[in-house]
Amino acid sequence: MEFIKFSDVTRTYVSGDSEIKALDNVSFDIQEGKFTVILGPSGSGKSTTLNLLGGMDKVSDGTIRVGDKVITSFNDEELTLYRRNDIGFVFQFYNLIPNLTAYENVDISSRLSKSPISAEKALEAVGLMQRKNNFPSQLSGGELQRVSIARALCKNPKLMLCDEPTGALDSETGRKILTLLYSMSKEYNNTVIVVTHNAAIAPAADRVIKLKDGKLDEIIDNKNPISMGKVVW
Ligand SMILES: Nc1ncnc2c1ncn2[C@@H]1O[C@H](COP(=O)(O)OP(=O)(O)OP(=O)(O)O)[C@@H](O)[C@H]1O
Repeated sequence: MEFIKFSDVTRTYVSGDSEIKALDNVSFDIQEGKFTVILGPSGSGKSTTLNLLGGMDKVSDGTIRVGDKVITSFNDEELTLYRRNDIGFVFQFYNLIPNLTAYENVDISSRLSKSPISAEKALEAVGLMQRKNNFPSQLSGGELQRVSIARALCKNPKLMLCDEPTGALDSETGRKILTLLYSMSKEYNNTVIVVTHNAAIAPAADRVIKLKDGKLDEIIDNKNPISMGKVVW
């Protein structure tokens, strides 16, 4: 069975007299443990899709099921618990707390969640145990993103949502981060969703969901995705 079912989802924003359909009747599904890319140009509805999946925004119409949870029927309190326990978030600009060490940034997240893995284990998984006592200002962009992936991973989430995770990185570091996220989806059976406008990543994903002007444009399944290390951009 599919892990995510996004059914006939519309999200309309009202600003002044005008209405913007950020998503217009979009449906797709995603299997468990798959690495999926949501691809599209600026304004196509990618972040809106991710925000809805992460319980940070609510649909105007349609339903979203994640695992056995129909999150579109959740109240605010249920959504808070869902965000806290079920989802690992990775953002373009890391959002680490500057006066906490790498270890403390991860540990604080693991303390908030219901069935965490230890901060040590998560930092080990991203290859950063030797930098655990460094503060964010002492780490490179790639290392900061590794810490933020460890912070997401320590929650032991079934779903990892990544918004332009390589957007602030050079291509070599970006490839390493994508390789890490891809291998995590296989090792931990996490479903990983990466939002990007970078089409070069698409051949390395298991599934690509293309959006255009708020509508579903195309779904591509790669039977044999290329290795993330081979992505060129
Ligand atoms: N809170 C909001 N209020 C009003 N309009 C919004 C809001 N959020 C998004 N939109 C509009 O909805 C459309 C889709 O936005 P969205 O951020 O999902 O696109 P995107 O594909 O992620 O773009 P980008 O790659 O530039 O981040 C855009 O026209 C945007 O201006």
